[in-house]
Parts: sequence; C-alpha cells; structure tokens
Amino acid sequence: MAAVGGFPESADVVVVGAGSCGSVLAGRLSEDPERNVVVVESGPGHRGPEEFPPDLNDAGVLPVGPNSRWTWPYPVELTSGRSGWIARGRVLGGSGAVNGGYFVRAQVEDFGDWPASWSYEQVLPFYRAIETDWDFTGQWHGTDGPIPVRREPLEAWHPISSAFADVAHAAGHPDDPDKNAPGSKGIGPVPLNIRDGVRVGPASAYLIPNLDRPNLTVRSDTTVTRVLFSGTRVTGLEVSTTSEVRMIRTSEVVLTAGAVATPHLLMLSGIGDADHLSALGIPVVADLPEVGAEFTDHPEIVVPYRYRRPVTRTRRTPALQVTLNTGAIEMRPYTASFGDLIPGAGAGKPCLGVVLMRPHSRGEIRLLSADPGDVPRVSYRYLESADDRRTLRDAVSHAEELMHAGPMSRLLEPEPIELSDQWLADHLGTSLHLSGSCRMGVNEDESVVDERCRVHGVDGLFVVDTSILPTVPSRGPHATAVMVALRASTFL
Ligand SMILES: Cc1cc2nc3c(=O)[nH]c(=O)nc-3n(C[C@H](O)[C@H](O)[C@H](O)COP(=O)(O)OP(=O)(O)OC[C@H]3O[C@@H](n4cnc5c(N)ncnc54)[C@H](O)[C@@H]3O)c2cc1C
Repeated sequence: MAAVGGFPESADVVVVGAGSCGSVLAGRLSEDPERNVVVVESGPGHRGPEEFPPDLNDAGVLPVGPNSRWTWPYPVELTSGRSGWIARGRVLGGSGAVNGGYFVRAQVEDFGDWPASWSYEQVLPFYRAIETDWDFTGQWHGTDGPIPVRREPLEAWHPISSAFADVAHAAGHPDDPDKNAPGSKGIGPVPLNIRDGVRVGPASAYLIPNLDRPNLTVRSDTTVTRVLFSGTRVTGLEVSTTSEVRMIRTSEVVLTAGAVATPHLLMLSGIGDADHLSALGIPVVADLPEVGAEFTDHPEIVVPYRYRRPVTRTRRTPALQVTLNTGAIEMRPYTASFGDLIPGAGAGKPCLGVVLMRPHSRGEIRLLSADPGDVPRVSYRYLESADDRRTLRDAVSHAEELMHAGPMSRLLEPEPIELSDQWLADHLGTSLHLSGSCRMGVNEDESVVDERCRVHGVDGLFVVDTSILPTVPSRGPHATAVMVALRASTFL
C-alpha cells in the first residue's frame, strides 16, 4: 500500500504514530489550517475509507496472529522463566484498529492515581465528547461523538454469554447494565465500539475523514528512529523507510507510538536512566529513570473448558459480550477460543479469562542495544506480588464454582484445576493493555511527563499515549486512551 502523502522536509508539529491516540491528535491539531501537521506511521496507510483493508473491518476476529501484516510482535517475559510474545498494532489506527472492540471507561477511583487536574470530573466531558452511546443518555453519556458505543442485545448473545450471566446472577453478583456509569460493578454487557460488525476506531473517527486537509500529511511505512535535539531543545526527527534514512525538521514532536515503542524511542534518543543509556553508549539528553520503569498491565489467567454440545457463533459475534467485574477481578467468557479469534494462532481451547484489573506487580522495558532495529526487553514481572497471586487464586476458585453451576455445567465441562502458583504461571497470559511506561505526574522524580504531557527536562517534546497513564485503568484502556488524546489536543 502506498504511503499517504509525499516526504515532508519540515513541519510545525510531528505526531509519531497514527495509532489510537495519534489519530485523534492528528485530526484535532490539523483543524487549525495555519498549523502544518505531519504524522509519521511505521505501518501501512490508506487514503480513505474505500482503501481500508477489509480484514481490519471484521470485529469478530483479532488480526494479530504470527503472520499478521498489521502488528509489531515483541518477545516478552511474563513472569520469571515464562516467556511469550505480545502484539501491538502497526497500521493506520494502531492497536485500536486490531483490538477486541471493548470500549469501556476507567472507574472513578482509578483517577486517584492521576494528577489532580485529571480528576474524573475533569475528564468526563472528554469521555462524553468521543462517543455516541446508542443505549444510554443523560449526564454520563455522549450523544454526538464520532465513536459509536453500544452493547449487544440479549437476542444476539452467544450461549456462553447467557449461561455465564445466569450463573453470576444466581451467585449474587449485581446486574450491571451500564459499565460506563460511575460505580459500575457486577455482571452485564460490555460497551463496544463496533457498528454492524465493524470496528469504528479512532482512525476511522478522527483521522481518515480528514486526510484531504492541505495542512495534514500522513507519511506511512516510515519509522521514526530518533528524536533529534540541540542541547535539550527538539530540532527534528530521524526517520527510516525501506530505502533511506531522512530527517524531518520541527520544533514540536508528540510521541504517540504506544506504551512499548514510546519508551523505546525515548531511550534511543537519550532520554531515560542515565546509567542504562551510558552503558550502551547513548549520549544522555535528560536523565529520567522512570522511562520504561514500573509499567502496569492486566495479567490474565486462561481457564480452559470444552463444550458438551456444539455451539454456533456468527462472524458478527464479538470476542466478548459480557463481563463480571467484582473487586479487583474481571471475568471474561470469550465467545470463541483464541485459536479461532486470532487467525494463524493455531488450535486453541474455549476459555474463561480471569483477569486481575488492579495488579501490584510492575514491569520494566529496557534497551538491549542502541540499534533502533533491535526490540527492547519487556519484562512483565507478573505474579511477583504475593497479593496478586492470592487474589488470582481466589478468583480462579470462584470461576471454577461458576463453571460448575447450573447453566454453565450443562453447557461445558471445565478442565480439572489443581490450583497452585505453578498452575497460575502455566495458564498465564496478558490482556495487552500495557500502560504507564512513561507515567504522567507532578513530581519529576516519579514520572516522565507533566500534567500537560510535556517530557520533563527538555523543550518541544510531548507524549500522548497509554504510556502516560499513571497506572493501567481497572477496565480496558482504549476509551481512556482516546479521552486522553482528545483532552491533550486542547493544550498542545
Ligand atoms: C490485540 C489487542 C487487543 C486489545 N483489545 C482491547 C479491547 O478490547 N479493549 C481495550 O480497552 N483495549 C484493548 N487493547 C488495548 C488498546 O487497543 C491499546 O491500549 C490502545 O489502542 C493503545 O493506543 P496508543 O495510541 O497508546 O498506541 P497504538 O494504538 O498501539 O499506536 C501506536 C502507533 O505508533 C506506531 N509506531 C510505533 N513506533 C513507531 C515509530 N518508531 N515510528 C512510527 N510509528 C510508530 C505504531 O505502528 C502504531 O500505529 C488491545 C490491544 C491489542 C494489541
């Protein structure tokens, strides 16, 4: 697919990565016709809705398997001695173009970890502005935003969604019809940014409709390899295509490369822990030890079962229709195995996801070399916290009870569970919600960007993506990522 736009020599502002946040920022910043906005995206682009790759439209699958054309695969260590890999979107729309379509807000108490200027009251107008909620109106919901939010009607529920909701209600969990209302907890339908089986992500909502603006250039298939500085002032970017390395001159750069690539790029550019950078021969521009440090994500225990009778799922059925949110745990009765949801992933068993939404464990991203072509080392350090292990063991026990109850036991037979820390490690995965690898904060010693998304210690450099969330929200992060980008666009 051709790059969108010619090769720009300079710009007023360059947005690095046309993913979930980058799409919103590019669309919003280019509303000012006097501002020359360039977006550099490593993955393929498309010039309009008609060129949108059809396999990205289908919200019934996650196109992130080993042969995907739309992802960066990263090898990771999930917990000591247990490796795996994660995918991040690498295409116009980024991870939001390949994700599960679960579009839910953070909880009010999640903002207790954020600077005071990012309280729930202050961010609510931006959550509302991004959406049109098809099911609910009133003070919590948007009515004219570009992203549709809807829940699956009961008649479209997969048998696993209905059976799981029945047993959760019978076990005393409250009904939770609106997971985007403050105080939501219990069992209920998930809000989805899916319309007629098609994901409507930030690229389709904010970027693609504006590609014909004369002051907006999207340069796809081009990877930023370094931010360039004169002293501590941004002067431009080094970028590479398959055929050449070039520079783009600019005094303002917004990194929206996502929670793995953004800390990677910062460190390659001399911003990070000074000892770590010096050991790799990278000249230090700003000593910020929190770059790549103490990130958070949702560890997910995959509890497998087999169906007692064949169940049917249509192409329109999303991966997830209902969740149970109880305490720090989210339970996800997926409507298909990951083998079926992810093309090329191989055979998989149907499963219930038991997910820790408020983990204590903290991960780390570090460079393996100063070569931009080498992926960084991503260590999740899941299950290192005794509290996390205990909460997950208790949750798996409860999941087992639910799976052996009434409608669930008539539908499926769980595999035997010999619950131990080893069993947890053997069934461990991640929800791919990585956040907080360049945290926002008021204290320079404990964060990477300030409340206005400015990188500490340098001029002209901003970060606006899930890396700046102080901790991963206790719900999926996508709606929060879009909210953050929309709010940031008001002061960038
Ligand atoms: C498979 C999958 C399923 C998920 N499911 C859900 C879900 O159902 N609900 C939910 O809430 N969350 C989900 N998430 C998480 C959510 O989608 C992400 O948190 C969110 O999209 C991240 O947005 P971002 O803007 O921070 O980064 P991204 O959307 O990942 O955007 C980063 C962009 O930057 C580009 N880029 C990176 N490095 C460079 C570089 N050096 N030069 C140029 N461009 C670069 C990338 O190609 C990408 O397009 C899922 C994530 C994945 C991967």
